[in-house]
Parts: sequence; structure tokens; C-alpha cells
Amino acid sequence: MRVLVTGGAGYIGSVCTELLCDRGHEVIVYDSLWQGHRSAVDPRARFIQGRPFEPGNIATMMAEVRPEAVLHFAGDILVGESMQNPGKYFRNNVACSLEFLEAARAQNVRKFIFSSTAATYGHPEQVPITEDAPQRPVNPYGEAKLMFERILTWYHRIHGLEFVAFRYFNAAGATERHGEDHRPETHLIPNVLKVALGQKPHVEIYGTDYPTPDGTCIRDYIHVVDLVEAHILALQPGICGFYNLGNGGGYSVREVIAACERVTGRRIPAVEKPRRPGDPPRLVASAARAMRELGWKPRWPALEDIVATAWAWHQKYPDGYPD
Ligand SMILES: NC(=O)c1ccc[n+]([C@@H]2O[C@H](COP(=O)([O-])OP(=O)(O)OC[C@H]3O[C@@H](n4cnc5c(N)ncnc54)[C@H](O)[C@@H]3O)[C@@H](O)[C@H]2O)c1
Ligand SMILES: O=c1ccn([C@@H]2O[C@H](COP(=O)(O)OP(=O)(O)O[C@H]3O[C@H](CO)[C@H](O)[C@H](O)[C@H]3O)[C@@H](O)[C@H]2O)c(=O)[nH]1
Repeated sequence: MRVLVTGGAGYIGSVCTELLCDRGHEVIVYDSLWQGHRSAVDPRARFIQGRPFEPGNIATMMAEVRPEAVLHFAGDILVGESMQNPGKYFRNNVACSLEFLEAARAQNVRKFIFSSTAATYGHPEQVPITEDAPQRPVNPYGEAKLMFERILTWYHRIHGLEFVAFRYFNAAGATERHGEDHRPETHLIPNVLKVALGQKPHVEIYGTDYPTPDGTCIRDYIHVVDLVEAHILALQPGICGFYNLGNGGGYSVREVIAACERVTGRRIPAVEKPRRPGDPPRLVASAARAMRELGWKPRWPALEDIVATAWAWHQKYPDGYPD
């Protein structure tokens, strides 16, 4: 298939581009490079650098590329920043996403796949979380993703556009070539591994008074390759709707640090800090729907195996991507 990957210079999009190229798809990456890295784009893909968002420029690009499917990873991703600057999130993650969707519809794109998030659930009433659990976001990042989910539903009802929105839990891990290099890096596992590399003196634990067994937040970590495999399965015709992607197992911040110590064989000092605003205590997925309807099965369900792939990448590229 000819596939447009928006945000394909970023963490998850670059891994997706690599796997799509491996399977012989024709991949066009569109990325503004506001985040992400030019050198993270697989050389087998065509790269188009996105310009600042102006009405019409995405439609022009889409008409030139004429993809059969759009995988829409592009977006701003920081929950904390969205609490400071909500407009940035509604503009990029809703208004700009709508430009991609409209342009895709105008070109009769067969499938639109969207990166949604567990943050649409807010503080869940129960875990594991199923797709029909109440969605009450507690930050503008989650709210913007939920707004776009609803836009997709209306486009499906009115225009018949086939979409898949994946609600990712916590993406982690790496391939040999592509890993996580956000700047600034706010995610737990890469920050812990930077301590193991000696690049940071300690990791900060945000909150030790949560209602969890060890007082720290629990998350469901999923290998980025498993995440991407679900997208590739979702390219099949007839797959449409909302799917959680996680492993169904939760690990606390302290458990993640301990797993990283075992994998790296290095001691990782930690400093306890206050809670980070907007963090729910426990997010764990039920991905039963994706398993049932897509035939999806994670290959890397164990946290230590996920961390091992991230550690291999960080050791190979201690300064991340060169640009
Ligand atoms: N990393 C996670 O654990 C996680 C969890 C849930 C959801 N998500 C979602 O998955 C997607 C990818 O996340 P990531 O971790 O790879 O982020 P990332 O920041 O590494 O990649 C996003 C890429 O999108 C690009 N971009 C942003 N706005 C753009 C625009 N308007 N036009 C063109 N390019 C643009 C950036 O330059 C960047 O390269 C995001 O939509 C994010 O909200 C990620
Ligand atoms: O240095 C750090 C970094 C994180 N944490 C804690 O570790 C847990 C995981 O934090 P991450 O920043 O790695 O991930 P989040 O769960 O905050 O965010 C991820 O999941 C969200 C959905 O809930 C969003 O989709 C977001 O884009 C995605 O990165 C949280 O409890 C956080 O407070 C620390 O204690 N120290």
C-alpha cells in the first residue's frame, strides 16, 4: 500500500515507518521536525518536511501524495505542557488533525489510523480499562485526543470513512535502529536509563503517596513494535473503531526502576518528589478487543524484555539521534 505516516520522524512513527518499509509498503513521511529527528526517518521512505500550519497546505500535500492509508502520529504529546498551554494542544491535536482528516477524505483515503491515548479515560473507575469505560479526561492533552476521536466517529457516520483510533498506554522499548529520543525527555524509562548511562545523577519519582501498594503510580508499558504491529493489522479492510493497546499488566514507578537496575546491572539512585499534576494513580489496559478483532498478540509482554531493547538502543546511541 501507499501509506502516509504523519509524525514519522518521531518515536513511534519512525518505528512504524521502519516496519512498513520492511513489509514492502511505499511510505511517505510527513513531519514538521518540531520534535522528532530527520535521521530517524527510514531512508527507504520519502520525506516531506511539514511547514507551519496554514489552511490548505496539508490538502495540497495530500493531493500530491494520494495515499491509500494515513497513519496519523503527528501531535504534541506532553500532558504537563497541555496544562500550561492548552491552546497549543487544541490547535495542533484537533484543528491541525482535522486538516489531515479533511484532506484524506477529499482524496478518498481508504483508512485513517489515529494515535489516541489512555489519557482520554482520566481517572478510571476500574482497571483493567475496557474501551467502553467512561472517558473523562483530566488534562487538555486527553481532552483534545477525545475531541478528535469524536470527530472520527462523525466522519465515519456521515462520510463512511473507515478509521481506527488506538488508545495507547505507555509506549516503551526500541528496535535496533529506532528508539526514544524526546527533547526534553519526560518519560520514565528513558530517564531511568539516562541515570544508568551516567548522564543524570538520579531519577525523580513523582509522588510516593498514591493509593497503590508502594505509593507510586502504576502504568501499563507496551513495546513500541507491538504497538506498531497493531497498526499494520488495522490496515486490513473492515477494521474500524476504538482499540486499547497495552499488556494488561501494571508496574509501579519503583518496579520500573528495579527492572532497569536488573537489566543494566547498575544501581539507579532515586529522589522522591511531589506528585506531577494530572497523573492518574493507575492505568492498565484491557486489550482483549484488539486481540479478538485484529488477531493482535504482543510479542514483548514482559517489562524486562521491553527495557532490554531500550537499553540496547541507548547504549548504542547514548546521545540519541545526531540531529
Ligand atoms: N509515547 C507514548 O507513550 C504515547 C502514548 C499515547 C499516545 N501517544 C501519541 O502517539 C503519537 C506519537 O507519539 P510519539 O511518542 O512518537 O511522539 P513524538 O513527539 O516522538 O512524535 C511526534 C512527531 O510529530 C511531529 N509533529 C507534531 N505536530 C506536527 C504537525 N502538525 N505536522 C507535522 N508533524 C508534526 C513532531 O515533529 C514529531 O516528530 C502522538 O500523537 C502521541 O500523542 C504517544
Ligand atoms: O522522571 C520521571 C518520569 C515519569 N515518572 C512517573 O512515571 C509514570 C509514567 O510517566 P511517563 O511520563 O513515562 O508516562 P505518562 O503515563 O505520563 O504518559 C504516557 O501516557 C499518557 C497516557 O496516560 C500520554 O498518552 C502520554 O503521551 C504518554 O507518554 C508517571 O506516573 C510519572 O509520574 C516519574 O516518576 N519520573
